[in-house]
Amino acid sequence: MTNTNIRIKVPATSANMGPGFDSVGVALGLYLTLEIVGPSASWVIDHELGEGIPHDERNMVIETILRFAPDVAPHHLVMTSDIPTARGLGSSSSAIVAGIAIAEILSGQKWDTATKINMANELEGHPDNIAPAIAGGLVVSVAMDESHVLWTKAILDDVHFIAVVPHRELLTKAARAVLPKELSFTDAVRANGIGNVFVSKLFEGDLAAVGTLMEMDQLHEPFRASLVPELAQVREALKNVDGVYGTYLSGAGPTVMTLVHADHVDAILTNLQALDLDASVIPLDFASDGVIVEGM
Ligand SMILES: Nc1ncnc2c1ncn2[C@@H]1O[C@H](COP(=O)(O)OP(=O)(O)OP(=O)(O)O)[C@@H](O)[C@H]1O
Ligand SMILES: N[C@@H](CCO)C(=O)O
Repeated sequence: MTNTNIRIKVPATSANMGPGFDSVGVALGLYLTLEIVGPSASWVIDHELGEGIPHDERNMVIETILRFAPDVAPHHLVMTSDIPTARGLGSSSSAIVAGIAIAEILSGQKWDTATKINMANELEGHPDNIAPAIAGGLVVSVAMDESHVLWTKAILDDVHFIAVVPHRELLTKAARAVLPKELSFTDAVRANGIGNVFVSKLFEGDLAAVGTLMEMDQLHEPFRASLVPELAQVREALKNVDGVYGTYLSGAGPTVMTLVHADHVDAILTNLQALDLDASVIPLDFASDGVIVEGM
């Protein structure tokens, strides 16, 4: 069997960051890796990610390849991932972004970052995971229409993230089903103000203010709180702990994410482990780079 030695690495992403619902996301140092082994009689993807994830053309990675490069010949792929699925760490976006990267390689086309974000948004529907998975860093974005995303990237210095990842899945579809269809005008104005100042403070680097506003979301956390009791438990445990900026529901949950100062990671980890939740506690680096292709 041939092996092209081409590897695609896509970072995990944490979306929303509190009040940035469907708009703010950050790339983190945890990766989905795809290896292109070589041509094959039919599309096949080896992985040990669980029975629910197909090994053939029904796999999201291959579906994405065929959506954007329908004429490429079938290939054999190998997939490994440190990103847990359906936990609010952007696993589905990582699969889509890997598929676009492979489509680009196998079809010989060249797409710039903005084009790839537009393409991925067509499949994902909201850009807050796919934009940082492609561009890296922290990305603020909005879909102008299905295939046109406006976005801005920023780098955060001296920060770390700590994820409390419950040992259960929560599909985005289920977590979106509990959101209201409408919001009062007064509530929308308030949410808009909080979101605007949150983003401006992110870009200013005022992380104390970012942390405060991070815990004032009005758009999704109040409605999802009952699905993820760990959010309130982590907030309570980390109240007044040195080096903690703020805690939010990562993506659609159930992961609860805390933004911390890089110098205080160990002490905060100890606090979270003492909670003894049915969850993994994982420190994560801010990833300045998005999807990477190695071996070309
Ligand atoms: N590596 C993968 N290959 C193929 N399909 C995947 C892969 N990773 C995730 N998926 C699909 O995506 C689904 C999870 O997507 P979902 O949007 O519910 O959660 P998430 O992307 O992990 O979290 P969030 O969007 O809240 O950050 C899985 O159930 C599976 O169908
Ligand atoms: N912004 C999305 C992220 C998950 O795909 C949500 O919270 O539903």
